[in-house]
Amino acid sequence: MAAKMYYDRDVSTAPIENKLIAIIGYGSQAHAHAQNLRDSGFNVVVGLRDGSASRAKAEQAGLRVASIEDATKEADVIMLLIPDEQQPKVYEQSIAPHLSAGKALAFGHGFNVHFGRITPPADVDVFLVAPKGPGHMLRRVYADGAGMPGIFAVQQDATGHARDIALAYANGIGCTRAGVLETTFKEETETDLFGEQSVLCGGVTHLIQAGFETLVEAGYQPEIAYFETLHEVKLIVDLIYEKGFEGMRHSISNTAEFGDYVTGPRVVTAETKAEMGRVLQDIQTGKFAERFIADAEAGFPFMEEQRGKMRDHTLEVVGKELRDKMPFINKKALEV
Ligand SMILES: NC(=O)C1=CN([C@@H]2O[C@H](COP(=O)(O)OP(=O)(O)OC[C@H]3O[C@@H](n4cnc5c(N)ncnc54)[C@H](OP(=O)(O)O)[C@@H]3O)[C@@H](O)[C@H]2O)C=CC1
Ligand SMILES: CC(=O)[C@](C)(O)C(=O)O
Ligand SMILES: [Mg+2]
Ligand SMILES: [Mg+2]
Repeated sequence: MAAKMYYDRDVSTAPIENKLIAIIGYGSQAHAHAQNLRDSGFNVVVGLRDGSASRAKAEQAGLRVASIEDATKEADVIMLLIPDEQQPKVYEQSIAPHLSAGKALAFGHGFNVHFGRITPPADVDVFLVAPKGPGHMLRRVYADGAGMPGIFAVQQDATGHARDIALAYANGIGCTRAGVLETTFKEETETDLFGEQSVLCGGVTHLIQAGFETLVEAGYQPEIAYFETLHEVKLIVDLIYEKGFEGMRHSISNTAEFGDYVTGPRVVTAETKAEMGRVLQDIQTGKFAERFIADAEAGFPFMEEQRGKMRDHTLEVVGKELRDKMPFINKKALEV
């Protein structure tokens, strides 16, 4: 293996023992970081805006809550886990004035530092620890005794300890149980945006939707289309996750495997891959980031239009009815 991987046994947690870690926000990533670090034995304070709807939830989980300003003042490590588009303003107003020399400012994604929207002072450490998965799953796998892979990067090492702090942090949230490797803010930002757009979120949802619509428009029952093109995706992907392509193909019929080789390249074509290359270029040049920030600044008109389109889509309506009849599907994971 080319990359140097870090596991629990390779990492000392001493750099964050007896320190205070402020988790700013209590959303998808933040609640998982806060709870995992606390359960790993570290000191955590959650920093929330005035009147935050999340205060009660964090307190119910046994976490101490302070204002973002006070949490920043008190803490040694400040992990900023609010939405990327909100971060620059909150950083300027509530964090930067209270960042003193020797503290560490941390991120879960490199977006704002990489695209120059946040420039921390030279006398603080700046690092990222990016778990490779959704926050609700970060908490779930940790609570199950497992872990989620993660990547870390140091942008600025003012104290000489930034790398050790980042690794200890990755241990605290459970990432070194699964494997952690070193990256840069640029590599993390570009690969993360590419992955979520092309494969994980954009790719998967649009593939499912196209398959579902093809069956329903051809007159097949939506419930069958849902099971076939959405529900079963998890079962097949679980096999890929556990055993790779070959392991998954061992479990499916020869008929399915033959169809996989014949039809896969008809659906995901050379042109699809060429388009992925152009998607990557838009990310690398900052064109995607610009588009995202422009929509955010206008109140997300494009994003809201897309959300509206899917809300009443048969796939979502039928899916909800079917999932409601399957109480074993884990609903707790989404309760923050
Ligand atoms: N979602 C994920 O799984 C992943 C996210 N990341 C990164 O983690 C970071 C956080 O993302 P994510 O967890 O999705 O964020 P969320 O959308 O879940 O964040 C919601 C939290 O941010 C707070 N918040 C929102 N706006 C403001 C504001 N203007 N001022 C103060 N607090 C605010 C909310 O406060 P309140 O409770 O008061 O409403 C809430 O606690 C991002 O950098 C993202 O790229 C990285 C890996 C995966
Ligand atoms: C969950 C995760 O890893 C993502 C897709 O990168 C994100 O939510 O930004
Ligand atoms: Mg992401
Ligand atoms: Mg990601």
